[in-house]
Amino acid sequence: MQIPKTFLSCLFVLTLDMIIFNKYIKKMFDCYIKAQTKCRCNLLSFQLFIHTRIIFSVKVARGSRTIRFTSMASLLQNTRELKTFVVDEGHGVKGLSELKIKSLPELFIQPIEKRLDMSKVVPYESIPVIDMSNSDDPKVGEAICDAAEKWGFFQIINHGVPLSIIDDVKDATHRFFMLPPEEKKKYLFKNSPTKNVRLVTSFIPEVDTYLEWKDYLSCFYVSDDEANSYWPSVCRDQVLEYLKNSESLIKRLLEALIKRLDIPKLDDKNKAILMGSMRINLNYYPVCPNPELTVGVGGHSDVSTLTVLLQDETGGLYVRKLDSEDWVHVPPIKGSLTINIGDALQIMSNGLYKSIEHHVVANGNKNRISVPIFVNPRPSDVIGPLPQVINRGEKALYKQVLYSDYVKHFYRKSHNGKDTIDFAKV
Ligand SMILES: COc1cc(/C=C/C(=O)SCCNC(=O)CCNC(=O)[C@H](O)C(C)(C)COP(=O)(O)OP(=O)(O)OC[C@H]2O[C@@H](n3cnc4c(N)ncnc43)[C@H](O)[C@@H]2OP(=O)(O)O)ccc1O
Ligand SMILES: O=C(O)CCC(=O)C(=O)O
Ligand SMILES: [Fe+2]
Repeated sequence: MQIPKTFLSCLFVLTLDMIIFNKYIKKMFDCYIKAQTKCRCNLLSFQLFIHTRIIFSVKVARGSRTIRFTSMASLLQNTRELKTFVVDEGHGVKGLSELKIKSLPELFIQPIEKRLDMSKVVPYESIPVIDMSNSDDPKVGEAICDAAEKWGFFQIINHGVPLSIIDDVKDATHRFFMLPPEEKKKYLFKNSPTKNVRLVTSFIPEVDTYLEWKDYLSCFYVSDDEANSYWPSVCRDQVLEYLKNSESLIKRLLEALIKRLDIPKLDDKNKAILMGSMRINLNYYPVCPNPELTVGVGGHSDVSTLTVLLQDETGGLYVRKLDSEDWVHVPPIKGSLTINIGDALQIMSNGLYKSIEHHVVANGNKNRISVPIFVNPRPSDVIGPLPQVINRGEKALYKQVLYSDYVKHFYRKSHNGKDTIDFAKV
C-alpha cells in the first residue's frame, strides 16, 4: 500500500535525537499500513511511549492526514498545550491518564479548600438505604420523605429497574469512553450537530481555573428520533432503555415526595414541572496519579428536581451531612441506585427537602464510572415554592425563577458548594 503524499507534510515538535526517531518512525508507518489494510479504520491513533518521558502522538485522519510529534515533557509543562490535548482534541483526562504520567499536572491541582478533607469523613454514619419492593406501603413513602428532609440523599434497593439494563448501561458507558479520541471528538460541543449532546472534560473547562479529573458525555433527552439521530450509536440504545426503565421509579419517588407537600397525586400539571425534562450524563473518572491533589467532582449540589445516580463498584462519592462539616461516604451496593434531591425540589418544597452538597474524589488505582439521570422541570418552567406549600402559611424562602435561567447560572461558574441556590433566594 502507498503512503499518502500528505504524510510528507508533517508537523514535528521534536525533543528526540534522530537515531531514536528513525527507529520509531519506521515502526509507526508499519503500524499505520497494517491498520489501514486490516482494520479499514477511518481514524487511527497510535501512541508510543519511550521511557515514560516522551510521547509520539501520531494521528492519521482521512480528511487531514497529519502526523504530530509532541514531547511528553512539553505537553505536561505547557498548560495551554495540555488543555488543548485534554479538552479540545477528544483525549479527555482519560487520554492523559493513559499516558501513565507519574505526577499530576498543575492544571489539575485544586486549591486545598476545594479538595475533600478526609479527616472530616465520619465512618460511623451512612445515608439511609430504602427497600422499594413494597413502594405502595405508606411506611416506604414516609422513609423516602424522611430521608429527603434529613439527608437529601438515600440509596434504594429492589427499585424495579432490571439489573441487566443497569449492567448494559455501565458497559455502554465504558464502550463510549473506549472510542478513539478522533471518534469521541465528534461529540465535543464545537463539533456536535446538536447542543443536546456534548462531551466535556472537567465541569466547565472555559470557566474552571483548575480542571476536575472527569470526562462526561451529557445527553438532554428531547425525543427518540432526536436521540437516534445524534446520540453516539455505541451507547444510545442502552442509555435510552435505561431512561425508559427508570421512568416508573421516578414517578413512584415523586408521588411519595409530593404527599408530604399536600399534593395528593402526580397529575399532568405537576408532572410537567417536576419531571418535564431529563438529562443523562455518562461520567468517566480515570485513574489519577495524585488523587489527593485533585477532585473527580468538586463540592456541588445538583440543579435537578431529583437525581437517580448509578455508580459502579469503585466508591468515592461523599455527601455532606446536613448542617454539618462532616462528610459521609456512599458505599456502592450491588444493584442499588442512589437518589438525591436537587435544588429545583428544594426550591419547590420551600426548603423542606434538601439538595445536599456532594463531592467525588479521584482514584489512584481504578477507573470509575457513574451515570446520573437528572430529572428536571422543563427549561421554560417558572419554579418557586409550590402554592400548596405556601397555602399552609409558610413564608416563601425562594423567588419565582425561570428554570433555564437557573441552570444557565449554574453552568456559568465552577463548582462552589451550595452557592447556586443563592440565585433563587428571596
Ligand atoms: C456536568 O457536570 C455536572 C453536572 C451536575 C449537575 C447537573 C444537573 O443537575 S443537570 C440538570 C440540568 N438541567 C437541565 O439540563 C434541564 C433543563 N435544560 C435546560 O434548562 C437547558 O437545556 C439549558 C441547560 C439551560 C440550556 O439551554 P439552552 O439555552 O437551550 O441551551 P444552550 O444555549 O446550549 O445553553 C445555555 C448555557 O448553558 C450551558 N450549558 C448547557 N448545557 C450544558 C452542559 N450540559 N454542560 C455545560 N454547559 C452547559 C451553555 O454553555 C450555555 O452557557 P452560556 O453562558 O453560553 O449561556 C453536577 C456536577 C457536575 O460536574
Ligand atoms: O459520580 C458520582 O458519583 C456523582 C456525580 C455527580 O454528582 C454529578 O454528576 O452530578
Ligand atoms: Fe451531582
